[in-house]
Amino acid sequence: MERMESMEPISTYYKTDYPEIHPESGSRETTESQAKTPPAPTYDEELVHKTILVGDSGVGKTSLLVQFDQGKFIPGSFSATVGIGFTNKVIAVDNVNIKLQIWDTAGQERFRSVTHAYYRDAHALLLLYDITSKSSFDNIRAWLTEIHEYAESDVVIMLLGNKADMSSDRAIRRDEGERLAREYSVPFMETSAKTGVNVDLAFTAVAKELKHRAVQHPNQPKFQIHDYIEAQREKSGCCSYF
Ligand SMILES: Nc1nc2c(ncn2[C@@H]2O[C@H](COP(=O)(O)OP(=O)(O)OP(=O)(O)O)[C@@H](O)[C@H]2O)c(=O)[nH]1
Repeated sequence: MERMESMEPISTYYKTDYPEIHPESGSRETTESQAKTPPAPTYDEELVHKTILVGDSGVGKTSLLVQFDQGKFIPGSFSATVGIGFTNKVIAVDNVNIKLQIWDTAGQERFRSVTHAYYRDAHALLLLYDITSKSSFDNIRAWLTEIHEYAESDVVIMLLGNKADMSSDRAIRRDEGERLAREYSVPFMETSAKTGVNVDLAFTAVAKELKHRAVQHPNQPKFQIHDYIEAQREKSGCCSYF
């Protein structure tokens, strides 16, 4: 299995801007409720949302992307990522197709200046640590500092504690991850690129948040990503062994 080492250019259909929202022209005889509530803006399915995986080397960024993209885990198959490469994925959310362009970055320090350059036009960042590695968890604060320095202030950030299947080697309790996420007001979940636990949920939650932001209607309640994640977790009962 080849690992993703590609240095492909950003795809030609990549757009950094959200669509312009044009209120649909309504009939002349506008009812009172229509007058009060402008029609909900539609989502532009041509939008491509740049989503970047970041975190220390070895936390499982490539494995997480391969699990999400191909639904499989190939143990120990990936040598450290060199540079940066992307995979395009389409996720169906609420009957619309959300295009994610997911970038897998190299966690090694020597590639840091390369990856910083990609933060600026990122719409979402998935920040990973390894639940069996205290240093990868301790470095999350430094990663968040870098993100705040180089990324746009409204970038969607999600913290993921990966390798949740390795509970016997756990170095970071789940509540420690939750506490850190609360401190930075970012959503959090534990994932396993090996078993696939929460992998789809992590990307779907990000896609939902991006969609809602793109069509945010002033009169509609804001999408609550935390509540969505909690509800999905309860529904699946996936995480009782954490
Ligand atoms: N048990 C277990 N092993 C994992 C998991 N995710 C990744 N691994 C293993 O951890 C090692 C590192 O995984 P990678 O996906 O290469 O990590 P990375 O973050 O992309 O590393 P860099 O490319 O160096 O930044 C590999 O041996 C994977 O098989 C997981 O969820 N569970």
